[in-house]
Amino acid sequence: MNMMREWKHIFKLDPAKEISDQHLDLICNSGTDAIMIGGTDNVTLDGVRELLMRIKSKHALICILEVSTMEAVIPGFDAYYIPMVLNSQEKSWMMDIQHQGIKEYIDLLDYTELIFEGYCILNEEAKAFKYTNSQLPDIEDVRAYAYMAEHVFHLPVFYVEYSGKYGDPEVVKKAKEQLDHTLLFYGGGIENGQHAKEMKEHADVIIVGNHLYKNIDEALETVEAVKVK
Ligand SMILES: CC(C)=CCC/C(C)=C/CC/C(C)=C/CC/C(C)=C/CC/C(C)=C/CC/C(C)=C/CC/C(C)=C/COP(=O)(O)OP(=O)(O)O
Ligand SMILES: O=P(O)(O)OC[C@@H](O)CO
Ligand SMILES: [Mg+2]
Repeated sequence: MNMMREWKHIFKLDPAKEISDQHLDLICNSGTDAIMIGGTDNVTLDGVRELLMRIKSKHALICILEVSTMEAVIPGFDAYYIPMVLNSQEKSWMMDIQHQGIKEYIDLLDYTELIFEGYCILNEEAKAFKYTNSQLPDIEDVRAYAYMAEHVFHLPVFYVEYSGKYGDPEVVKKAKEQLDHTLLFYGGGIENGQHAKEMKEHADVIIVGNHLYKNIDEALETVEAVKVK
């Protein structure tokens, strides 16, 4: 948890997508604070294992598994991030799946390696939004979810998630104003340094995912953009 307080930038790699060795090296040498491996669908044990091995065999970089299915959890990561979808209309995505996972692994768990993330998903077109049957929150809902993440659930992370779409900086600003201790993660549609800078004005950490697979040079620029003040 303490290490996260220094972070500004994370690259999120989807184990269901192809990435060349050359691009993977560029990503790992970019100066990003951590690599997060995760996705909503087609996340397999083999896909996760292969990506982790490719990174860890060459790079001393923090590697996080963002768990979306228990079918694809392996040891060897520096930390395991567990989404809890606060704006899902089904309690299972917020509470029951996590409860089941803890019940199953309770005697093996090292709680210092587990980070629970309060997700608020704001893009109706995102796979994760549909998958978790989420309800589109307005800005006041987001403020209330941020408040709950910090003061009700005492979560280490509140994640404003626009996966696939560049979000509204005003929403991110309002969420940040509500938070003192819980870290604010922003992810969604960041495609260049300007986007990264704008969201980093409010978020503690920005996450860049899909653009790595579309325009690697622009995606890499997002690291420098948030590292220089
Ligand atoms: C051996 C070992 C180390 C054991 C430890 C095991 C462990 C980690 C135990 C933890 C116990 C526990 C609490 C388990 C529950 C885990 C679980 C299955 C949680 C459910 C998470 C959840 C709500 C998933 C729903 C989907 C979601 C919110 C995914 C987040 C990632 C995301 C939004 C990705 C973006 O989607 P993407 O697929 O990239 O979309 P595009 O393709 O459109 O870009
Ligand atoms: O893939 P993008 O749109 O960059 O979003 C990053 C991350 O928040 C997805 O979970
Ligand atoms: Mg993605």
